[in-house]
Amino acid sequence: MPASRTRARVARLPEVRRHLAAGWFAAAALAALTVAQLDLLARLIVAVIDGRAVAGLTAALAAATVARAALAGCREAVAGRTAARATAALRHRVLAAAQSLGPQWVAGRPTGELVALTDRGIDGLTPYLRDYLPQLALAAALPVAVLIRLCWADPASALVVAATLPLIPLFGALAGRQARSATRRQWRRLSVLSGHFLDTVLGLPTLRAFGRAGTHAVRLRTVADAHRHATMTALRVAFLTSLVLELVAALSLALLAVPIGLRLLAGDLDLRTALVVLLLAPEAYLPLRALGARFHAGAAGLAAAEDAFAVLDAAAPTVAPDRPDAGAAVPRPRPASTGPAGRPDAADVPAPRPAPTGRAARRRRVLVRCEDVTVRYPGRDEPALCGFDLTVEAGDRLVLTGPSGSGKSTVLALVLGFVRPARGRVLLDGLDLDSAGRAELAAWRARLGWLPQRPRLFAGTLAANVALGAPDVPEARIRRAIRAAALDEVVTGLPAGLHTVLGENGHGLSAGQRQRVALARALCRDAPLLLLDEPTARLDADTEAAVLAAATRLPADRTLLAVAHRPATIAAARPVPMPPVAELVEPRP
Ligand SMILES: Nc1ncnc2c1ncn2[C@@H]1O[C@H](COP(=O)(O)OP(=O)(O)OP(=O)(O)O)[C@@H](O)[C@H]1O
Repeated sequence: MPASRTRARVARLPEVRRHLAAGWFAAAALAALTVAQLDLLARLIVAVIDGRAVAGLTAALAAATVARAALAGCREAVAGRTAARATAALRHRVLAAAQSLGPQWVAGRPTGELVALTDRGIDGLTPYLRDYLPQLALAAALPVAVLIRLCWADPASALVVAATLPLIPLFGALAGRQARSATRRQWRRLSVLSGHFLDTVLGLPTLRAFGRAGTHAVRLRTVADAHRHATMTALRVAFLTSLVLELVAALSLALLAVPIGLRLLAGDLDLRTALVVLLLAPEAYLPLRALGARFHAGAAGLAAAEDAFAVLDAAAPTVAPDRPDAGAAVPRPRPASTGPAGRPDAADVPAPRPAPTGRAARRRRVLVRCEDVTVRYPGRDEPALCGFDLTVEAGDRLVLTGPSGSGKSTVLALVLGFVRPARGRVLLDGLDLDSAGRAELAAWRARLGWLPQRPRLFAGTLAANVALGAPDVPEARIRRAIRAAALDEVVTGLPAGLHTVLGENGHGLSAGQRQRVALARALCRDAPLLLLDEPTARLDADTEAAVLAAATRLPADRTLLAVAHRPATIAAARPVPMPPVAELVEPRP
């Protein structure tokens, strides 16, 4: 994305746009006050030298100084608040976009990159919004105000300023190109370093067990060195740019001051005009020089903003399905006859259809239908699923079986709306996944309970982990889910029972216990459709039997779609064999 487009998109952020006009107005007022203040100062000096009364001029100068300082202070405070709001909102939007793109997309990105982006990356936008943008307005307004005043006081000096002033943005733009690529490189290196660091910390037990911690530390040092090198290059470019801009400004001022002195000595210029020119001219160069310095402070934030917008763009197709999906799987073009063209608003989200009654109830409701579905993951030649058909009716107890890699988890990802079919059709209680908008998918997911293959627990109490962010879930329901997940004995043995605080990712529990906490979480949702990916994979035979017994006691209106390899689990439901991996080759047209 070109830098100008990134800047335009940052300026269009609602939190920034709202204050942009006020910022320009404040800059214009500040420019007028600066000119008035220095003009008054020149007049005051001349009046003191001439021995005239200065009370009125002193009061006016004091008033202009106070007004300028107050306005500058307010402008800074507003810019700071705008920057804080805009970065918080952008971070929120990026996280929401990542959430809507789903775990497949997040898992497909380098570890730590999203963390670096939403943490330090977006924070880097603060100097751009708080310092650079207000300075840009001042750099446009103040030189114009100074030039107007100089034209009136001494046209010859105004001409020198007008001729030398453009040199600063010109040199700034030339150096800016270098600076941009240097800061972009620095940001890339930081992302890679964050990813490597997180990966190393998470994998430390494995690395130590294999005696490879030292090798990994060397790799980490190499990546850190690359980041240090990129940072030093960016700083060098910033320093040189400032030096060049300072030199240009100093030479321009010398070009202006020397003739002023000579004309003053020759008696061609009065003292007041000379003072006005000498006091005002530096003010024309100053904001442009400061702009150059602040450009560097904000450039890193702009590089991160580019990545943030890329995430938002990738999420856009899940909202507007008529655009190609940059996320998990490639959607097929929607035929003209299917689905609404537009994205439904939250208000348009269809309420869950009422359960059919009487004869209709006997024809069981189809919750999920996959028709000739093919799924492809980006960067993979072979499809993960090919020509797959499945019908799940309300009350069904199905278990997907098949060899590793045959696409069982992909079927669950389809039902969750995390991936979209490249070919074929997926109907989720009548909702065509291909044309489903974000709000419709959220409404559908609210009816699902999901146990992923590698569940994630959070730091907090066991009860909070089971209820997962819903503080109003009654404790009785949590206890019921814990019993159904065969976890009640474990809970009794914990120091504070249900309210025992767990560490990050369930630290303090065994792998099988974590699995059961996640199963209890899925069961606690009271969702009509349960998706369980290998619910008994890490359990001993007795615990597996207890979990399966609980599954068979599920109310008849709850539907179960599970994935399993273990014979006992497969035997507890109706098996749906997946096509063998060797058959996952699309027929040639
Ligand atoms: N995010 C992804 N990106 C690329 N390829 C993927 C991704 N997820 C799965 N695959 C590939 O898709 C195919 C099906 O994977 P899937 O996880 O659905 O299989 P599975 O039957 O659930 O396997 P297992 O029983 O081992 O869990 C595999 O070849 C896998 O390598």
